[in-house]
Amino acid sequence: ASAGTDEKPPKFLIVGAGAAGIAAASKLLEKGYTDIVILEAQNRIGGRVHTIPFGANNIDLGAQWCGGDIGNVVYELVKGHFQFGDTGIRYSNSHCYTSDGHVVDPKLYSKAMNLADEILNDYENMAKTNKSLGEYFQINYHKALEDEEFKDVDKEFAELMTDLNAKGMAALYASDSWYDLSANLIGEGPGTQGGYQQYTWKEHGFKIVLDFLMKKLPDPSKTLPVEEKIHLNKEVTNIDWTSNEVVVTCADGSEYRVDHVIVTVSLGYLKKHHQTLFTPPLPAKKVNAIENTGFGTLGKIFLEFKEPFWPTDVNDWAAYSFLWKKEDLDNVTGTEKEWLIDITNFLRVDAQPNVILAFTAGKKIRKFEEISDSQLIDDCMWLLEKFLGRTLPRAINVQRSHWLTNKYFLGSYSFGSMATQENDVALGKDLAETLSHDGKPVVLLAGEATDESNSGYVHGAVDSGWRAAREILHYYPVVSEITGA
Ligand SMILES: Cc1cc2nc3c(=O)[nH]c(=O)nc-3n(C[C@H](O)[C@H](O)[C@H](O)COP(=O)(O)OP(=O)(O)OC[C@H]3O[C@@H](n4cnc5c(N)ncnc54)[C@H](O)[C@@H]3O)c2cc1C
Repeated sequence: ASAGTDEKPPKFLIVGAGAAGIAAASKLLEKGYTDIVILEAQNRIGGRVHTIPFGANNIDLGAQWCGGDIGNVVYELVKGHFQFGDTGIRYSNSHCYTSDGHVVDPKLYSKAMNLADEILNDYENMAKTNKSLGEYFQINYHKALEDEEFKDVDKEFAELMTDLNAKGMAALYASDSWYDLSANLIGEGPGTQGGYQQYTWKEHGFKIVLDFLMKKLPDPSKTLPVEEKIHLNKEVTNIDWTSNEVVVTCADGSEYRVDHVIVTVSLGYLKKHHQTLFTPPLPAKKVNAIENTGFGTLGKIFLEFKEPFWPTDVNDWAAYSFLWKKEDLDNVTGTEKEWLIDITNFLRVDAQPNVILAFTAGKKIRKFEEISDSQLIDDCMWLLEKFLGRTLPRAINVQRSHWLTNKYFLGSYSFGSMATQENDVALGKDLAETLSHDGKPVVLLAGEATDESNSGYVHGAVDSGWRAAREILHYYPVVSEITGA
């Protein structure tokens, strides 16, 4: 593999077989490097890409949407080889209810949401503020509502809409609260250039992207031997980069001696374990980035019904939105059902005629991950019936995510928090900086949180894996020249 040199081919080790790990391995294999080991702690590949059979086809407990068609390497990878689906969610086909079982005037709902969108998509303005997203939104929302055009939006409704947007944004950015989100970093960040956000992987689920990365698709004869390099159920417990040769130790006592290590574990895992995972400890700048980059949890619940109780034409229905009235909020607070407060929507799922999906985020997510399946169905049915104001058939099946309580993730994805801003972390960049010995890159962090422009997304993770692989390839100029790496 070390074309043009007499030296032994370099040995690579990749920690984690999620999108970033698989992308890094694919790039190295593509360039002719074969001495690669990928260690994965769990009994499956994919990481936060986790597609499972459910309902009519598959569902995604982790990443689900392609995440935009602009500046998206995943979109570029499959473009022309894959016909995307589309969830088709618009305000015009969303039905909004209040907790006393009344439907909100659709025109009023659309108007209020369009105004909210205008404020939340004004990235230029956001990039200029030092406030949290919550504060930024409230200032601008209240200011805009004073306009004659919005005189039909009464004060109580405006408050309910603010609460809906607060929860929606917390879920979108996987933070406990929108007061943790830095409007500035969002304004300068990835969401500003993503393009159309609703492309789906239809019945295949997101795991089909792993097949494209490994080149099983579109032409199976070109498959890269990534999977044969993966060792499952191998938890890495220490990466010793004291010398030129990196020593990687696993929980089962096995040891690997390699030239280059690419670490793709989640930021949640790094926050908890970085002190013991690395010997010597990571430099202060990286520790600052690990500690002060945001990492929260988005939870997903899929409910399957015998048949839909919602309108089946996408033009008529794609989502329910729920507004909690103050008295209902007070009644549920402090009870077993309190976790339901953080559910903002139920959505249509592409290629799943009998399934709806809800998101939840926030501090009560642990409870959501821990209750039994039957309790989960009971609670969701109670919520749906309360808001829709009618009796509904009980769901026959449920699946939910466990990203916070799964010890190999400890959350869902990263975001630019107020702490990130206040502690001068260069989002993604500080984490990505290579650890070298005499110019030799020995340890590289990859994974979504290390991507400068698309952190939080699968395409950010893929980009980060390719970036780490490229960085090492540049260290071997002879091969680079021959293969054009
Ligand atoms: C609920 C949810 C919804 C999302 N929705 C979208 C979406 O719609 N679109 C989108 O683009 N992105 C979405 N994302 C984000 C996307 O899933 C992630 O950004 C991306 O998959 C992260 O990939 P990664 O390779 O960086 O990390 P991971 O997928 O976490 O891979 C890291 C791997 O390392 C393993 N590991 C951890 N510790 C160890 C250890 N000690 N030793 C060995 N292995 C270890 C883990 O098991 C894991 O397999 C979503 C994520 C979640 C959780």
